[in-house]
Amino acid sequence: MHDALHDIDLILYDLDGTLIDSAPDLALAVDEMMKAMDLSPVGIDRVRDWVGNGSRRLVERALLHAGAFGGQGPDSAQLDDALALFMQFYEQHMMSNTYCYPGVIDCLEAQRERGIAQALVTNKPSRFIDPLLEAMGLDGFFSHALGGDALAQKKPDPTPLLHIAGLLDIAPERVLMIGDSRSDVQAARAAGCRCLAVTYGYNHGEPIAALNPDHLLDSLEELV
Ligand SMILES: O=C(O)COP(=O)(O)O
Ligand SMILES: [Mg+2]
Repeated sequence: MHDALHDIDLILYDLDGTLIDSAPDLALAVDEMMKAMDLSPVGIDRVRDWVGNGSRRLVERALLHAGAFGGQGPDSAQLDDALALFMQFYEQHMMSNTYCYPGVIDCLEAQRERGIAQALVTNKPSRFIDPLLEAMGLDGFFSHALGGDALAQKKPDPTPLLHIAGLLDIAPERVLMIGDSRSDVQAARAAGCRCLAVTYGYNHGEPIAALNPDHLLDSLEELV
C-alpha cells in the first residue's frame, strides 16, 4: 500500500483538475458568456489557470481580464448577472468534453475495497456535482459531496474538510485531502489533515510541488 494511505480512514477528493478534466467545458461556457456580453473570448489556457476558487471567481477573473465595466471589474449585481449566464451555458455543456483522468476509477475502487471512507470537497457549485458524477461513472463512491456553495466557507478554508470529518467522526490527522491546487493544500494544512497533490491538474499556472504537499503523484493509479 502507498505510504500516503498509512493510518488514513477518510480520503477527501477535489473534483476539477483532480478527478475530472473539466477545463474544456468550463472554457466553453466562459466563452459563451463572453460572447453573450459582447466581450472577446478568453480561451482554455487562461480558464485552466483561473479554475479552483469556484464559478463566481472564475467569471470575475474573465471579466477583469477583458477590462469589462470600464476596467473596474463588475460590481456585485453585474457579477450575479454574468454568473447566471455562465451557469446556464455550463449546464448545457458540462459533459461535452469532460473526462475522468486515468487511474481515478481504479483508485476509488481500491480504497472502497480497503474500507477507507471517501467523500468529495469541491469549490464547484453544488448543482453540477450529481449530474457530473453520474455521467463520469463516479457516483456511488462518496458518502458525502460538498460544493463550494454548500457551507458559508469554501477551500482554502478548512471548514468543509472538518465538516465531513466531523460527520464521520474521524480525526483530522487520519484524513487525506487529495487535490490539484493551492486551495486544496492550504485547506488540508489549516484543517490538520494530510495532503496529497496531483501534478496533472490546474494550479493557476504554477507547479503544485512549490507548496510542499505531504505527497505528490503523477497519477492516482499509484494509490491502487
Ligand atoms: O469550480 C472550481 O473553481 C473548481 O473546483 P475544485 O475545487 O473541484 O477544483
Ligand atoms: Mg481542483
